[in-house]
Amino acid sequence: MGSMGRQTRLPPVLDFSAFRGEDGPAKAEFLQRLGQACRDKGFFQLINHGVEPELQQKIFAAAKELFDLPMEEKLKARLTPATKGRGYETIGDQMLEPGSAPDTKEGIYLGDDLPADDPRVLKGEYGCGSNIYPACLGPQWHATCIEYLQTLKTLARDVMRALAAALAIGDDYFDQFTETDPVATLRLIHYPPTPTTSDKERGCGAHRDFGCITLLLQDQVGGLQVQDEETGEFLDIDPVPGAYVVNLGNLMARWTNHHYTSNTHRVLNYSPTDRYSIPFFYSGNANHVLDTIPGLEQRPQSVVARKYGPAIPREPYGPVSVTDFLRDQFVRSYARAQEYRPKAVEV
Ligand SMILES: O=C(O)CCC(=O)C(=O)O
Ligand SMILES: [Fe+2]
Repeated sequence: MGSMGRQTRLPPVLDFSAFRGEDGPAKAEFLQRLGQACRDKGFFQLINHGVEPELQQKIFAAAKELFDLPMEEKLKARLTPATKGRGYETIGDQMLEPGSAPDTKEGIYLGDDLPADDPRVLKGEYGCGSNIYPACLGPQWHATCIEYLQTLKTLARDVMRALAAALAIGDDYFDQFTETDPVATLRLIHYPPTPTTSDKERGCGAHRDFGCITLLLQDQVGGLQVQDEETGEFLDIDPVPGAYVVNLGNLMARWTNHHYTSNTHRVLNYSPTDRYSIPFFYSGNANHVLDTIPGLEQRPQSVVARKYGPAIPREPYGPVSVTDFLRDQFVRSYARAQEYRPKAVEV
C-alpha cells in the first residue's frame, strides 16, 4: 500500500457540530463517516464537541496537582478491592497487555459519589462506590473532577445518539442504557517517559477498552497508537488540540454483534517529557442486561484479530449484565500485573 493507503487508514477527525446542526447534507456526511470509522477501527477524533477549553485546562491542572504530590499522600488513596474500582494506582499496578511488562503509568479512577446505602453499592456493582483521593487536595479539586465528569456524561450521551443514528436504529436507541444513572468513570493518568531500553515496557500496554465508549483527552506530547487490524501496524494518533479521541470498547462491539468494532491501542511515551491524559469511560446502567441488537450484520474478524485471538469470544452470547461484563475484564488486567510482580495491588 502506498502513502495514500496509509492516509486513509488513519482514523478520521469528525466535526460534531455537523451532527448537532441543522444542515441536512452535512449531518448525513458526518453519519456516513462516523459509521465507517466505527466499522473500520472503532476509533475517531471529535472536534467542535462543545466542551469548553477552560474546563479541559482545569482538569489537566487537577491531574498535575495530584501526581505532583508526595507518593506517601497518593498511596493513602490507593485502589484496593475494598475501594470498588476507585482510587490511586501506582506505576506497575496494571498490565493491560499480556506478555508485556506492567504499565509504567500512574492514575486515579473517579466517578459519581454514591451513598453507602445505594442498592448498587450494596450489591458491589462494578464502578459504583465513593471517591477516594488524597485529602490534602481539598473539596475544590474534587468539585473540578465532578464538573468535568458531568459535562462528559452529556457529551457521551450525545455521541451515543450519533452512533445510533449512524446504525439507523433510531437516535434514542441507546437511551435505555444511559438515562438512569449510567456508570461513568473518569481516569486521570500520568506517563513518565517510557524506558526505551526494553521492548516489553509500555506506558500503557496494547488493549481494547472494556466498556461502551471512551472519550479521551490527551495533551500535546503524543504516544497514543491504534492498531490497524488488517496489518497489525500501530498508527500514531497525533494530538489535535482540544479534541476527544473516541474509542469503542468491547461492550459496544458485543452489543452491536461486532458490526461496530472495538480497537487495540497503546501508549509509548518515548518523548523526554511527562504525558498526561484523561480518559472518560462510559458504560451505561450497571444492571442493564446486554443482548445483541437485532438486525445488525456481524462483520468478519480481521486477520490480526484471528492471529492474536479475539478480545472477547464471539459466540455463544448469553445475556450478561454490564457490571459483570466489565468487572471481569478489569480484574484480569490487575491480576496479570500481580502475577508478574507479586507486590502489585490486589483488585
Ligand atoms: O492515555 C491514553 O492515551 C490511553 C489510555 C487508555 O487507553 C485507557 O486508559 O484505557
Ligand atoms: Fe484504553
